[in-house]
Amino acid sequence: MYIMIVNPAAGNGKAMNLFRRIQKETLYKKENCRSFLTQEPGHAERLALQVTKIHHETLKGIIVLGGDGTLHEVVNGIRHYSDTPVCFIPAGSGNDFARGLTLKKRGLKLFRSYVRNPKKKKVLLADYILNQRQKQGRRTFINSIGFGLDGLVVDAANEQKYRSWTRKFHITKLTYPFALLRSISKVKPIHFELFLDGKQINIHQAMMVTITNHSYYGGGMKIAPKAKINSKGLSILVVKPISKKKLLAMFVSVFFGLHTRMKEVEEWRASTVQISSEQPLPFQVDGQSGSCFDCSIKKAETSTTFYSD
Ligand SMILES: Nc1ncnc2c1ncn2[C@@H]1O[C@H](COP(=O)(O)OP(=O)(O)OP(=O)(O)O)[C@@H](O)[C@H]1O
Repeated sequence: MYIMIVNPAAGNGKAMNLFRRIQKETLYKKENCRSFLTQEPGHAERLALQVTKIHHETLKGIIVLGGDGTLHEVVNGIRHYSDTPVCFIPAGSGNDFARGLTLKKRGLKLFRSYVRNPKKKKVLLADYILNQRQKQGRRTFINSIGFGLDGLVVDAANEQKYRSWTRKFHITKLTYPFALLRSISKVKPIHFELFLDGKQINIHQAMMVTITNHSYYGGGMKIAPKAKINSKGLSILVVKPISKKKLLAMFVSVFFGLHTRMKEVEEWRASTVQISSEQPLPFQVDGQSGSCFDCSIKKAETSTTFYSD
């Protein structure tokens, strides 16, 4: 049996349209697929936890039909059943994880390929704990966690008014680059202490610090060109204080992965990262924004199983 978790809001209705087509497939009926539609943020996580608890033994996989936000929730919902395979059908606006996982097919073709010819890939994601002193729990991210400008951009991109505007003009693919343009005027360097694998890094100010599991970010930007999803380490990208003009130029070159040639950009590799600050740090994790004082990040020790095509 497959359980399908569908976010009807993902990709401005793209996920829902695809779900209607998948439901008509003979394979869908033959494989005894059962579906659940999410009703609000956080629902995919609760659903994933419930269905794995109940059907853990007989479940061939959880099919996630939505964007990276929905996948983030599902992966966190099944944390304690990490051998449950996840079959991700990207139908969001960014779809960076599908790029990172190097999925070639999309939509119905991907559904058919998962069910007819299941191939599995084990991936080490990363865990993070925000604000350790407040004892917030450990969570997992699929794409990236970033501090500074990164957090401001996602915050701007998620504003309801702005989302409706990008939908109206059919430019949802440009959500992140436009939000970046809006945020650049407000950005100031953040001040922090940074430890990689326990060793303090001698950089205390930056425009942004981003930690990623794979190369892609913000709807296809190649933020960490050398990062590979099957690697045992994390990529850490630090953009040191830089003029707004240069920052803009940097984000044009990000699409080609050429920004790492700039002297203000440093790329590191490590398995653990600790960042802290005396000021609130704006952050984003897999496209959700917030603010924190410290964060501890660690490459996961147990892998998550994904279907691949
Ligand atoms: N019924 C719903 N109505 C509104 N929002 C929902 C609903 N169900 C889930 N959500 C929320 O929608 C948010 C966005 O979903 P998701 O990230 O999957 O799509 P997206 O934003 O279009 O894609 P991407 O993250 O790839 O850009 C998620 O954080 C999720 O919590």
